Amino acid sequence: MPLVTSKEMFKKAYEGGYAIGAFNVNNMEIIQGIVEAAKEERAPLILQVSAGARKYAKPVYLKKLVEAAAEDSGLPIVLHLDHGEDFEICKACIDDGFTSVMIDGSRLPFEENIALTKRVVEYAHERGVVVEGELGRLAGVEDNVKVNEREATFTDPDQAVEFVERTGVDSLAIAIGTSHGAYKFKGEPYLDFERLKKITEKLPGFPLVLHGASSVLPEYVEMCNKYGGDIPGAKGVPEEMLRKAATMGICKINIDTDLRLAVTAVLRKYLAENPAEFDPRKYLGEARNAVKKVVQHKIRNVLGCSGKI
Ligand SMILES: O=C(CO)COP(=O)(O)O
Ligand SMILES: O=C[C@H](O)COP(=O)(O)O
Ligand SMILES: [Zn+2]
Ligand SMILES: [Zn+2]
Repeated sequence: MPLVTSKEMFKKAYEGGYAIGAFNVNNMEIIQGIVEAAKEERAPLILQVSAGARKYAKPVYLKKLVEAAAEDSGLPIVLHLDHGEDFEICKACIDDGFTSVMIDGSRLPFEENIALTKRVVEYAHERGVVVEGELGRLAGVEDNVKVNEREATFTDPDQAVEFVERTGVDSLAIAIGTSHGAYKFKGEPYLDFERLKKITEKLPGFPLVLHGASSVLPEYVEMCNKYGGDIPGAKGVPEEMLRKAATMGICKINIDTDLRLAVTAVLRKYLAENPAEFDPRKYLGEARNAVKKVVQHKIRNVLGCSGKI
């Protein structure tokens, strides 16, 4: 099956109250693990590539691997650029055959974010590619974060409406308390669902995106630490919060850290328990299985997109 855009996926997800998983990919084993899970679950899928991933693997390798995944699995797969920081990288990916790009102008003043996003939307839409924008800044929320700090970084619902109208974006990443990486909360996890509700009410039917949505699964944190790792105090977004968000207009949930942790944990364990082994297919095969297990769990128990193709 050729690569698809997320347009239909998001429409169905919005109506069905579930979310599509957007998983970051960097190499063959990660791609295969994700795709095997999605195939068994009959789930629509977004594979996303960051600038760092393009640098690590070279753009052409990732592109061909994702194409191979679509061909081999027969699944509807979106190839998406994650956190494109300027027009040039978005253009390069569009010209390369990506079906979706993110232009992340969230660091810029509002008007500049609008101008940059609009420019990418114009270029993308002329070529049948969809665009995700971002408004609001992702940051860790600590227990004692002050309300005015929250106001300064979280997405403002009225601005979100203006942003969507003036840029013509197809989806919007919002900030409601998640953050990237393995240390998301110092105290109790908190997401601003009231804000999400307001945004959804003001933009009915419009697909929203949640970045920084790994749960930092304790099973893998513990495995890492048991076999020589050092990641104390890692904490993610509780899965029930993600399930709730998926029923409130969040159509795309971004997951990278959970896959990184699973890969690292099983590699540490395998190498510790098999000191004589030096065939990369053995330990990378373990890593691939771990990715598959995590993604299957997410699709079935968190995102709700199992059987949705
Ligand atoms: O948002 C992400 C990629 O854009 C990934 O977030 P995590 O670090 O929570 O996996
Ligand atoms: O949001 C960021 C993703 O987790 C990708 O991270 P990266 O830039 O290290 O590839
Ligand atoms: Zn951002
Ligand atoms: Zn992100």
